[in-house]
Amino acid sequence: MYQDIQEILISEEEIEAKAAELGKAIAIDYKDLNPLCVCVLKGAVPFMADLIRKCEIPLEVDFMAVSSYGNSTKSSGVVRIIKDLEASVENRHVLIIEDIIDSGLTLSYLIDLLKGRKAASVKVVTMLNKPARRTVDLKPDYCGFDIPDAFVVGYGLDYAEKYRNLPYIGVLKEEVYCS
Ligand SMILES: O=P(O)(O)OC[C@H]1O[C@H](OP(=O)(O)OP(=O)(O)O)[C@H](O)[C@@H]1O
Ligand code: HPA
Ligand SMILES: [Mg+2]
Repeated sequence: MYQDIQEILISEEEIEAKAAELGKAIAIDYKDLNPLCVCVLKGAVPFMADLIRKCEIPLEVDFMAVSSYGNSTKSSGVVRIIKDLEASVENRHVLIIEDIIDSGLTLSYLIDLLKGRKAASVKVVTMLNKPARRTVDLKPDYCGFDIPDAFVVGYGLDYAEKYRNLPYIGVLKEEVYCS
């Protein structure tokens, strides 16, 4: 697993500090709003777990599973819902938790869906943002790191379901997916 990583982009320590910083900022903005935090499975699981423990206000958590990458490093362009929310979002302040915004297709689909279900507000927190690959106009409300145009893995991010358990975020060697 480790030998497939070309370079570590963001260390475990940097991730930990950033999750704490974002959690504290969200706690200030969402004080008294009892936000519904929507974790986008599977990639956002480690980030959600770190973030909510640094966000010391009443909040609720729910999960949605969507997929558009499959076993590829490029989006299929089609966002599939694999698991829907259990909670109703009507009149709730929804905070979508993502690991990465790349093309932006997943999030623009989710934001439209949740607004259509009459959420009071819909905002986004992402650990990573890859603006160079954007195909839709979308900016996160809270963002950990802007990253260059490279396929990254670790801290929840996968290639063909592997590498999600790396504690850091690293660039995957091209030879791993170009062979
Ligand atoms: O901005 P986009 O180009 O839409 O890419 C971002 C999305 O892609 C990844 O999910 P993926 O579909 O790979 O599912 P996974 O979280 O289960 O890996 C990632 O976790 C984001 O949800
Ligand atoms: O760079 C990435 N790595 C892993 N999964 C992803 N999904 C969108 N972009 C990426
Ligand atoms: Mg994936």
